[in-house]
Amino acid sequence: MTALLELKDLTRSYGSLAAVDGVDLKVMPGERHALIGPNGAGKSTLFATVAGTLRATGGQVLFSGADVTSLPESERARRGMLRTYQHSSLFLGCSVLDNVALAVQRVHRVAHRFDRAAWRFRRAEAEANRHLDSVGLADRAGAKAAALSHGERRQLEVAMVLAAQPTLVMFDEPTAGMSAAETERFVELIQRLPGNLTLLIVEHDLDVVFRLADRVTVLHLGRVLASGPPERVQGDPQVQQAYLGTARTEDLFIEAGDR
Ligand SMILES: Nc1ncnc2c1ncn2[C@@H]1O[C@H](COP(=O)(O)OP(=O)(O)OP(=O)(O)O)[C@@H](O)[C@H]1O
Repeated sequence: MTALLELKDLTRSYGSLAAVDGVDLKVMPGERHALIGPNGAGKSTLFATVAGTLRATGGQVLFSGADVTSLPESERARRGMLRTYQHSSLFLGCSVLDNVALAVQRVHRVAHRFDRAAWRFRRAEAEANRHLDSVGLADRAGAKAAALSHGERRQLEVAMVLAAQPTLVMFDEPTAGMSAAETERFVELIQRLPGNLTLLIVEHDLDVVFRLADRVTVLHLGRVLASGPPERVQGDPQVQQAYLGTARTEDLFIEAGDR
């Protein structure tokens, strides 16, 4: 099977520092792939380079077999590579429904350019309601986005990403700043997403990682230290060594291991 996302010798340097240093990685269709590593390992830089927010300084990003390395983020998104942001990108003054309907219309403007506006709007609303339902926000459709809690805003962002009809969704620390209850709701939401959707998740909460991911890649000093099923990665002595002395050692080897 062809990988949906393949990174070949991907590098992103800042001057003499290679924040991402020759990364090879394959993400297969439908995979839930988590990217972890100690602080400064290069996770955010790798994520942004894959999404097209940052340009690679070497190597390649292949999506569905096509080289997208030199394409801007907007063109990668048009091809089905969608990312979320740590900072909210909502229209806070608009209703929850309108936020999603606008995201739906962005796709339809291209696909159905010649439809009548009123018909297009009704169709966008119907689709938006379906996406809100799938992220558990159907009963908040009429509320202003500004009135949503932090966790609900992240749910709304997922609905907006789904509206763009992605094949790959890249989550940037999705549960950062969430309460335990919000995190739980969010994990359940991700687990309910269609199985054919491929996910790449950068996440600090290792409990979330080990619940969601079927493959985990550990970065250290810009390089891939280990990559494989969660239980194998957890037991890797090199990974243990890399985390040693960081605040997250316990998370990785006690909490996650106890489940
Ligand atoms: N704009 C920049 N200019 C120079 N160096 C940078 C820049 N952004 C990141 N770096 C450096 O690149 C390395 C990787 O940083 P990055 O933020 O990608 O790591 P990370 O794994 O996401 O860390 P964290 O878990 O703390 O968010 C670090 O040494 C960092 O200091």
